[in-house]
Amino acid sequence: MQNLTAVEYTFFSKFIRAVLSNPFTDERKILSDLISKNYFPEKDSKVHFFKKLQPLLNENIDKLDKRGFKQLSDFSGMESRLIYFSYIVAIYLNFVDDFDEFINHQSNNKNASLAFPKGQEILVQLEQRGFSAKESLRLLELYYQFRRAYLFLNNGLVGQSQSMAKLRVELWNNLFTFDVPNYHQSLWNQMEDFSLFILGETGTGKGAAARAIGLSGHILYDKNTGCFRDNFQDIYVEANLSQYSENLIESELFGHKKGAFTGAFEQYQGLFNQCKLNGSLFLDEIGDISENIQIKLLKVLQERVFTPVGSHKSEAFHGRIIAAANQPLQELRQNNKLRDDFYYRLCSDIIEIPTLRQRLSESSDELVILTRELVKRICHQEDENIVSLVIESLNKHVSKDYHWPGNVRELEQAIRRIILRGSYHGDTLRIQGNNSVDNIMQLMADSNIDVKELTIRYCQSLYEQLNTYEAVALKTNLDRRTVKKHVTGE
Ligand SMILES: Nc1ncnc2c1ncn2[C@@H]1O[C@H](COP(=O)(O)OP(=O)(O)OP(=O)(O)O)[C@@H](O)[C@H]1O
Repeated sequence: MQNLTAVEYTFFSKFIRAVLSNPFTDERKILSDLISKNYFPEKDSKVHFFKKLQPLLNENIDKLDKRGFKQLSDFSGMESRLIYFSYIVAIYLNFVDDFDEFINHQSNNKNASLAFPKGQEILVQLEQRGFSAKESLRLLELYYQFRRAYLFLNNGLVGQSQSMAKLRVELWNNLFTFDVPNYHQSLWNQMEDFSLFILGETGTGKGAAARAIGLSGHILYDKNTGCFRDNFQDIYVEANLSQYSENLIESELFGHKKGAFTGAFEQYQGLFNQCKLNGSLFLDEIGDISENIQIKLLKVLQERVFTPVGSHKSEAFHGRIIAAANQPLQELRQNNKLRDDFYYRLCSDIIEIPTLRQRLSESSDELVILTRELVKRICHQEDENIVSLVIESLNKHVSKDYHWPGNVRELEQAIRRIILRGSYHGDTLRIQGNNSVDNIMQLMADSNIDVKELTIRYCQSLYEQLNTYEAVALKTNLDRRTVKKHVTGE
């Protein structure tokens, strides 16, 4: 039984091919351009592809309705697959603005109500089209997750360079896999075992990427109350492991019982406990933890249980681990900073964040795009005058092949410096060899340096020669964390 005309079949096929592709891929762009060219020859690139196509999609579905084909069960074979996805997308598009409003409200207010009034209406529309009550519920949750992921990846990680485009594709796949229908059918609540390991130099945006993933997790909807179960800000927990001392880290991660050790006056909920069902726990600077803690984390990843300090009772962990390190993977593994067994548990997916210099070398627009976004965040509003001031100053004072050792974080501070002082000249400590032995000796000869500054300069000078924090730590007898603090100034 065939209900679609040849023209309709072609339209739905093209549309669904585009819709099912990763929204950040070239494939999506090529297919969207093709459809736009076919159906909208008058080019209007400002209007988003979906918004532009929505009336056309609805028009095609209306025509079918008028011919009496109103439900999934009215179609069969290949047609039913096309109509299945077309209904899903058409209903999604009817409510995109409501999702945006809801997400915006939740972003600005951690205690915002979790009620999503349009939820019931969406469920009714899906069920009217013949989706089961159970599938309708999952689709509503998927809509919400999709929209968050799209917004957080698109707006939270700006940049048009090739490597940023690739990064967004990889992050999207990390959330939904490369095959969304498969994710929707069977994986949506099975993602906890898919750990993610993010690599990249300091300040490249590992935390920003982890956050975008963490805020985009699946959230259940309660039909009876009309509420989503959590605010998305509560399903993401982050911890910088280098900030905890060896004897505190275990209790920070796993919590402790009252009286577990001297000073444990109250029971304490650790980070693993705070991480909710389908949530994510971001463990930053994973290369800085001891072997003992790695073994304990490995156990959680393997057995999905952890034991608070001083307790005999194991507790279940249902979240997903996102780990990050700013040392190159080879260095981490060769120097035994990361045990093999732990690494193999973490490496379901490894994503590398590009350096700022790579991004700048790939796209001449990258600096302006990033500056515009960072100025907006710093000034809490768009300000093209400041953007121009920053770009002019950087073009004048920072050489084209400047290394940007602090990456995006350095650019952020450079912008602040330019707003304050009118110029930024790069990381002068590194550029001008301020830490040369001669320079430091001169400061000592002039009695012009205190011990703290001397230690900092000495660490920086050694780091310029030896290139790793470990090597500097070995030479100075300081621990790696202290060395890193001295070298990066953070
Ligand atoms: N693509 C991007 N678009 C907008 N802002 C970005 C981007 N990448 C990074 N940032 C911003 O740069 C700053 C540094 O990023 P982040 O803290 O995520 O880096 P990191 O790699 O985790 O650093 P570290 O290794 O030192 O922890 C943050 O304010 C982040 O929001």
